[in-house]
Amino acid sequence: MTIQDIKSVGIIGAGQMGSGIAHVSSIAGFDVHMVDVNQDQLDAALATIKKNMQRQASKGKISESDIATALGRIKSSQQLESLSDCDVVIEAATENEEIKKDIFRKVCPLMKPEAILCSNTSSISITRLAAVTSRPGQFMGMHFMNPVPIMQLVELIRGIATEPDTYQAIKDMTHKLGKTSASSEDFPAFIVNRILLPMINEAVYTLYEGVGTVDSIDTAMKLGANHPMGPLELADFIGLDTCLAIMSVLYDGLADTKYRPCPLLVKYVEAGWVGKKSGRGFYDYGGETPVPTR
Ligand SMILES: CC(=O)CC(=O)SCCNC(=O)CCNC(=O)[C@H](O)C(C)(C)COP(=O)(O)OP(=O)(O)OC[C@H]1O[C@@H](n2cnc3c(N)ncnc32)[C@H](O)[C@@H]1OP(=O)(O)O
Ligand SMILES: NC(=O)C1=CN([C@@H]2O[C@H](COP(=O)(O)OP(=O)(O)OC[C@H]3O[C@@H](n4cnc5c(N)ncnc54)[C@H](OP(=O)(O)O)[C@@H]3O)[C@@H](O)[C@H]2O)C=CC1
Repeated sequence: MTIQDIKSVGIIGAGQMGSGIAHVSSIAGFDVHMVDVNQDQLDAALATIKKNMQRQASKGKISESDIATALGRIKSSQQLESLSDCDVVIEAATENEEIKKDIFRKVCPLMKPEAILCSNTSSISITRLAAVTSRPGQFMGMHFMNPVPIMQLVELIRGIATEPDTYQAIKDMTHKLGKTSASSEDFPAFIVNRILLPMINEAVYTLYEGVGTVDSIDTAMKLGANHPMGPLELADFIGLDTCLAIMSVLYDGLADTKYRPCPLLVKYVEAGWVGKKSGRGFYDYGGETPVPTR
């Protein structure tokens, strides 16, 4: 498979990342087949994609006719069978190893033999995920950043068995999407999250130990370190469930106490307060503007 052969892209999981990947893939001219277990999530994803495309149109980055053409390329379904003609399938379901492995076991027999399978996992071993597929040579990590339409980077991760042609095709596809790639070896949480998530976890410890409030921690890092979002705002944006899953992969995979997930992060996830997508995390998103909860 080369970039010339890639016409149709399948996406599994229509959450914030799946919808963003569908957005940029359709704008770049690929046919998109989006699958989720939840029909409401598929409907919400299409609405989000439309809203974000209109946002780009209002800035003059794309035209109204580009939107109509791109939206016309996106099909959605609850059936993995709809991915049978895709040249590349990108899995962007919940950050849970068993959910991902179950998806791969089910989708592999349905895919064309030559098709490439990628995971957008934030942290989980690509080699371990590849081992449950029927195509470890045609499997790799394609890690987009959130929000996908505006973040420039895609981390590319080869598993131990990933073939050079697979890596080259996905690198070329990344560039066709208008993104820049950076290559990471297959270690827990790769590059971006190996560095970013311990900082976010430390911000939660800073809150937990009473060093600062939500507002003072975020203001300190925005104005003191020039971060576009404070670490707690960013944690809510990523999803506290995803943050905890990544910290747990780092903690288990590197066996170092410096990666211990903060108990307050665990408590928020256990409460179902997983951030912006659930309406509450370190901020409450019920009103006009987010309100700090501590
Ligand atoms: C967890 C993982 O595995 C890996 C990860 O992804 S880690 C998370 C990585 N992401 C980050 O760190 C994001 C940090 N935050 C930021 O960079 C900024 O806050 C932000 C770009 C998200 C928003 O910036 P902002 O200045 O507060 O908002 P705003 O002015 O509304 O938006 C900036 C631009 O992005 C666009 N934009 C924002 N969100 C968008 C979206 N979802 N879709 C499309 N465009 C979007 C806006 O239209 C605007 O465009 P222009 O520059 O053309 O005006
Ligand atoms: N959030 C972020 O900033 C980033 C996340 N990622 C990674 O992207 C992936 C998705 O994250 P994100 O979009 O934030 O998560 P979301 O929670 O927003 O979306 C995940 C979606 O996957 C669906 N899903 C769960 N199980 C299945 C299944 N078996 N088949 C199909 N769909 C399924 C969920 O449905 P339901 O809600 O019904 O369970 C949900 O709609 C994760 O691996 C994450 O680590 C990568 C980069 C950045």
